[in-house]
Amino acid sequence: MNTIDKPIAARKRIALVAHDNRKQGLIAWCDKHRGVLEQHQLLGTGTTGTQIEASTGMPVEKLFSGPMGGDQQLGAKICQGDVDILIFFWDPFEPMPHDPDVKALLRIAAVWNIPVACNASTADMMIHSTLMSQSFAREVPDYQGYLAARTGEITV
Ligand SMILES: O=C(CO)COP(=O)(O)O
Repeated sequence: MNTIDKPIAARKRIALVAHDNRKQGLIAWCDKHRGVLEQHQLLGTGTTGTQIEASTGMPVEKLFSGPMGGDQQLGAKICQGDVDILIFFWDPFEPMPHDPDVKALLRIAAVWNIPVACNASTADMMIHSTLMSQSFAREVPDYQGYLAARTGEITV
């Protein structure tokens, strides 16, 4: 797969998601890092976003709840370039009815090369990165090239 450069802007769109057993952990993490998070734009799946907003007072754009399609909505936004960072405290101890959606979300985040944190220590390292406050280069799949090659518009 060929890639192109697509920078992530200084003001980032940060997706926040947690399974039920990890929600308190994510809320505590958001509270701890409120000073940085307030400088960015937050979105999240339905229940997670609602609880973070209620608990911290920070505005969070709320998608559908995960089991009702929220993970898939988030995946679509990542494909469209509308999400820059994913912080997803998924539960390693409980199977979920929507496990295929969870896997799909993590896969699409890998495809589009966005930073992903699945636990507090990774999220801590991410939030303390100097790149949080500046634009940085990121390689993404060359979708137009991929499509053109598949539809026979270019020969390789
Ligand atoms: O299930 C989720 C992620 O897979 C999160 O959904 P809620 O934020 O609605 O609980």
